[in-house]
Amino acid sequence: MTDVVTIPTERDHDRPFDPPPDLVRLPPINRLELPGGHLGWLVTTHAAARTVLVDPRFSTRPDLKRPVFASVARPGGATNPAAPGWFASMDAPEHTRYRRVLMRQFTVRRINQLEPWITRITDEHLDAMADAGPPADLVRAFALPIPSLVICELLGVPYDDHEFFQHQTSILASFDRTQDEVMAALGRLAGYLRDLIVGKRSRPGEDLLGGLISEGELTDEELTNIALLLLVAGHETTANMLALGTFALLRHPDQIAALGHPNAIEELLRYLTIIHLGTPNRVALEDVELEGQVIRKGETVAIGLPAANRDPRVFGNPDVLHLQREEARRHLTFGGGIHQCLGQQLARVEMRIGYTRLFERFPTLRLAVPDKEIRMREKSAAYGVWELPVAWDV
Ligand code: HEM
Repeated sequence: MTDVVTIPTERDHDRPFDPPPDLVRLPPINRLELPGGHLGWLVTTHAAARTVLVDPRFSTRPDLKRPVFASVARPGGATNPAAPGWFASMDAPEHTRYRRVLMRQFTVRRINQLEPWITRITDEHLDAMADAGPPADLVRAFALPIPSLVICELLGVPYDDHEFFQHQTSILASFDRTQDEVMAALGRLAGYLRDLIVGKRSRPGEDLLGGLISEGELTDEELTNIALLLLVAGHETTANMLALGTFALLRHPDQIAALGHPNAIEELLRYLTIIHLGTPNRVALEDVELEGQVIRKGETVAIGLPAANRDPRVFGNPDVLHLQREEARRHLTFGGGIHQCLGQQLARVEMRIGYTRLFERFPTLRLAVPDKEIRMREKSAAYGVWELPVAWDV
């Protein structure tokens, strides 16, 4: 194994749901060229990906890691220690402290309480789409507003400001922006959230930020960065899943009837693996042997999640979308270990309600343009579509 690779990003445009072919062809472990001429590693198997995610000898600290891409969105920049509250970039025990506080607010009960409201706003958006008549852009009419409304309701952020923060989060998620552009968007969002939090201190309210304020443990700076992290992490991800998942279901119409199967959402998450470009990634805190190679202390490891989720050793016929797939729950789309996605249950509820209500309301839903005209979001932290023009019988 001598070749040095860059993370393959080029997809086969005839197979928009499949990972870049060069990524799945790579050996389990590869020498990876990083910005600045540094060398790291890229792993592609399910077993290696899982090890890097769950083994505490791998850290997420940005001051130890080499950036995998030039522009990385996080307060403090790509190479400084994590800003207070930005727990996604912290190891235990710092991470544990924040995660515990969050878990007290991000409860199953709170998500269950939101469920009827999510169903109502989903139906309202689908009614509005029906009233306007075909064709419609499913991204604007449905996939983008629902997660945005949900995260606003959860946090207690006014939805009236959604255009502002949707624009900022899309800059943060984009991989072809400069580090300066990314940091400027982050600064604008942080300023907005800090004002909101300071305003909430006198009347915290029932929402998640209100709950965190009432607990009295966190400073304004910590609360701002936590709100920022949730807004960024919970916004682009679910929106892309809703739109890309609908596209995939329209391309596999035989699967729509199986949407009620308990593994259906898991299989869509596995098959589409929207977190795709070398994230998550970690740095070795000591020498670690992996797939027959020694990763030296201080070396950065990028995880090829789309390849891991198509690993034939774990998923039989991995390139087939099969909503009743038994082993679908073994996917790594929400990561693993201590950083496993905090919002996964909420995202699942949004997707379950979203896909089922959509296909119940529009049983004749179809693409309004040929597949080839659908522009894919390739250079973005979350893979998806920019627009999804759809039509239906009226
Ligand atoms: C389908 C939708 C989603 C996908 C595919 C997704 C994926 C991920 C992944 C892969 C990670 C782990 C990153 C790592 O290990 O470095 C993660 C972490 C995280 N996600 Fe999600 N996510 C989704 C939705 C959400 C939502 C809706 C929220 C919030 C409301 C959210 C909040 C977070 C947070 C806060 C973390 C950091 C957790 C930690 O470091 O302890 N995510 N997500």
